Amino acid sequence: MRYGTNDVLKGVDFTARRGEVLALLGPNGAGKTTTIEILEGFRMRSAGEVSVLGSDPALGDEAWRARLGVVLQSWRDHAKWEVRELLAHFSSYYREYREPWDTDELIAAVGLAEHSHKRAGRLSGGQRRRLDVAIGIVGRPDLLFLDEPTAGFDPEARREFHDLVHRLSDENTTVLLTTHDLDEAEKLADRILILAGGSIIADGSADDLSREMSTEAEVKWTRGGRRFVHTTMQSTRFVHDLFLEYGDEIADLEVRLGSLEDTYMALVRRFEQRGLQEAR
Ligand SMILES: Nc1ncnc2c1ncn2[C@@H]1O[C@H](COP(=O)(O)OP(=O)(O)OP(=O)(O)O)[C@@H](O)[C@H]1O
Repeated sequence: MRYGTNDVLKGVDFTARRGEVLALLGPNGAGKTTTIEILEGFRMRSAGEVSVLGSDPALGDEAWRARLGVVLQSWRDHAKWEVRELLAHFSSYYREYREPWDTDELIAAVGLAEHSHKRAGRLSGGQRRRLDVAIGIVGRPDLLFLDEPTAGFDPEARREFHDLVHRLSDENTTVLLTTHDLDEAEKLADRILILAGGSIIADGSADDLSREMSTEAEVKWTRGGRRFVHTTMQSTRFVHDLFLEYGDEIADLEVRLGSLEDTYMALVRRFEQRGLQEAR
């Protein structure tokens, strides 16, 4: 994808499977929003091939669009509408194409039951975000795009939102989300895509990527009432040797692979170092 003379996307190649939750991660300016806007049909690409739900997004018609759900970074419009009225109105758009959510069920699912008669402009930031999510899923989309979905959510709202995404994915909705919250990506995503310098530099589950980057694992255990912690690149061998030596004396064993944040930082740093070497 080129803006003027600037190639911002040049190696973006991936396929999402039905019902999969994908997290698109990457530094500021990496091209995440541009990628998502091309997939949504909001931005025309300058080159390359794209197919979303069997159609080229540049040619998608109303019936195709009704199968997508979109939650943009921040919406502030419709301030004068009441929550329930607004969602009932949006749901009426979809009826021609598919069976939308029941409005009250949707309001309950996003945790807005107590605010259903409030005007959108009177909601707090987090409540407004819940409404954005409700608007995005009202038509029971086959494919849902979520751009920084939980920005402004309190921990409880975040947890409820995560449950909702799992529920949607169980019902076979495919979800593509962007987030800078790596803990959220690790909890939600079946697959992580990392975009840097306009290309996908990593594609796999959080565990796959962690193994690929061989980040250190942390092994914790107790023996004779004492707590031990050891970091190692070879956790399986370490645990094997530990049991050979101490057997049943080992209790409370925990092995924690490197977090997605560790892996992400290692991958992005490796990518930046290669860029520097090539520039020399
Ligand atoms: N309309 C535009 N015209 C020209 N350049 C643009 C335009 N929109 C984005 N860009 C450039 O394209 C690159 C990718 O931007 P994009 O918004 O897709 O990144 P992003 O990964 O979503 O970033 P962030 O994490 O900061 O939201 C950036 O270098 C940006 O400056």
